[in-house]
Amino acid sequence: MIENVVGTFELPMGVAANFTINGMDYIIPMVVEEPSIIAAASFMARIVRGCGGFMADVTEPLMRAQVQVVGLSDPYGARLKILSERTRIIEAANACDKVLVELGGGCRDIEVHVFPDTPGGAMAVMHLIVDVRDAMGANTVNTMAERVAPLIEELTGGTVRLRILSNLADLRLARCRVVVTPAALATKDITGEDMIDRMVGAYQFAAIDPYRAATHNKGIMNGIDPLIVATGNDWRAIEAGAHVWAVRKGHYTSLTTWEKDANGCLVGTLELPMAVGIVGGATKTHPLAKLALRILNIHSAAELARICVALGLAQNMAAMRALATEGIQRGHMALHARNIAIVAGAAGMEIEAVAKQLAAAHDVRVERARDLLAELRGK
Ligand SMILES: CC(C)(COP(=O)([O-])OP(=O)([O-])OC[C@H]1O[C@@H](n2cnc3c(N)ncnc32)[C@H](O)[C@@H]1OP(=O)([O-])[O-])[C@@H](O)C(=O)NCCC(=O)NCCSC(=O)C[C@@](C)(O)CC(=O)[O-]
Ligand SMILES: NC(=O)C1=CN([C@@H]2O[C@H](COP(=O)(O)OP(=O)(O)OC[C@H]3O[C@@H](n4cnc5c(N)ncnc54)[C@H](OP(=O)(O)O)[C@@H]3O)[C@@H](O)[C@H]2O)C=CC1
Repeated sequence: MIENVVGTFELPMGVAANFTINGMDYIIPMVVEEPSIIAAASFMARIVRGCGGFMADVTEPLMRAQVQVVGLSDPYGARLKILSERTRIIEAANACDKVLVELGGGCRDIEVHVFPDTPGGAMAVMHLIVDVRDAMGANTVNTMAERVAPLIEELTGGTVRLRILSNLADLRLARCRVVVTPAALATKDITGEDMIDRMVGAYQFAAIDPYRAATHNKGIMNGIDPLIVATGNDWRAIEAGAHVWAVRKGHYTSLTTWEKDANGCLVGTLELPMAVGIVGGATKTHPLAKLALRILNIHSAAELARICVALGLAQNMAAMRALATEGIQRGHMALHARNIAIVAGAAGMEIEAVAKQLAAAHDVRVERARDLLAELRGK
């Protein structure tokens, strides 16, 4: 799959439980090195299931490819020349990928964006808007962008330079919503109403402060990235799209929203670009990616995108719930205890034994793990 290979690097693959999305139940494979993520997602999914589950939808799978044209004295004139040949350009793009067109996809439209004053002179950037069906679509749209470049030069008299997709997949959005009752969130110490107020307050912090928003959004990606990796998708592309989406209002902010509805229920939403595929890239070459798709039992990229946003929302809900109450460390460190035991030198059956004692005493430190290990070995 890649160059200069010297081995493979394994990561744990787990499954998140309890997810009901649009009335369908899913077991979700997740590949990640960080403890507590899968437990947290499964915990929240169980609460959400009791309130009707996650409601998710997606837009059409439209990707953008950019064709940059430089050396223009009249960029606005060039724009109109390109737009007047819209049909010809779309036909030229679609001639590259008969399979995609037969599947109902293909180039749908074009846009031209003008940048009249760059340090290098005027620039026009044509976008091919391509329905990539069940693929992530990067290779597909890149091929189209390269193929139409000579035609764009002929039409404008300019020089085409870059021809590449945009990872700001703003026409390919996935959205998810949850409504959770106060009763479902109540604990023995905290009422559901209080919990909701605390969680909405945690969101408001992320909405206004980019230092907090970066961490809040990292928590959302804690849920999404492991499924992207498990299914052989391109997690750099998903991360790039998510973070530019987080700044679309002019300042970096939360990718989720959390509010209280008229019935006092917690309402959470997540919307973000989701360029994922179930064909193409590594999805069909990595045997575990193929297995992940079988575990999910899904048959379209749209379904995968819906599951991604449900996971992201669940993960964010878990982190906010923990942060707004007892803090993240108790739950997280208890599950991190196995790593600490291994660092202290535990092996085999010793790992679980040492980790259990560390977690039970809420004292998850390497030094303590070494002491426990010495005791266990009778030293
Ligand atoms: C970790 C827990 C769930 C422990 O939660 P807990 O209440 O300490 O422990 P528990 O064992 O009683 O588990 C509670 C429930 O979780 C479920 N559960 C528990 N484990 C599993 C499992 N393996 N599979 C399926 N379900 C599981 C299970 O349903 C259980 O209920 P029960 O029926 O036993 O009463 C909780 O403390 C939690 O949600 N913490 C948040 C953890 C988290 O967000 N981790 C991400 C890493 S931190 C980070 O990187 C992001 C962050 C936090 O910075 C983002 C941000 O700042 O916004
Ligand atoms: N900036 C970025 O994000 C970049 C990412 N990449 C990489 O590109 C890869 C993804 O590209 P992608 O175009 O998805 O991969 P592929 O080119 O491997 O697969 C897409 C192709 O699969 C065929 N296909 C078969 N069935 C379907 C279907 N149901 N829906 C859609 N297409 C179908 C199509 O035509 P046909 O059979 O004719 O091939 C289509 O062109 C990833 O590995 C990514 O890392 C590459 C460059 C840049």
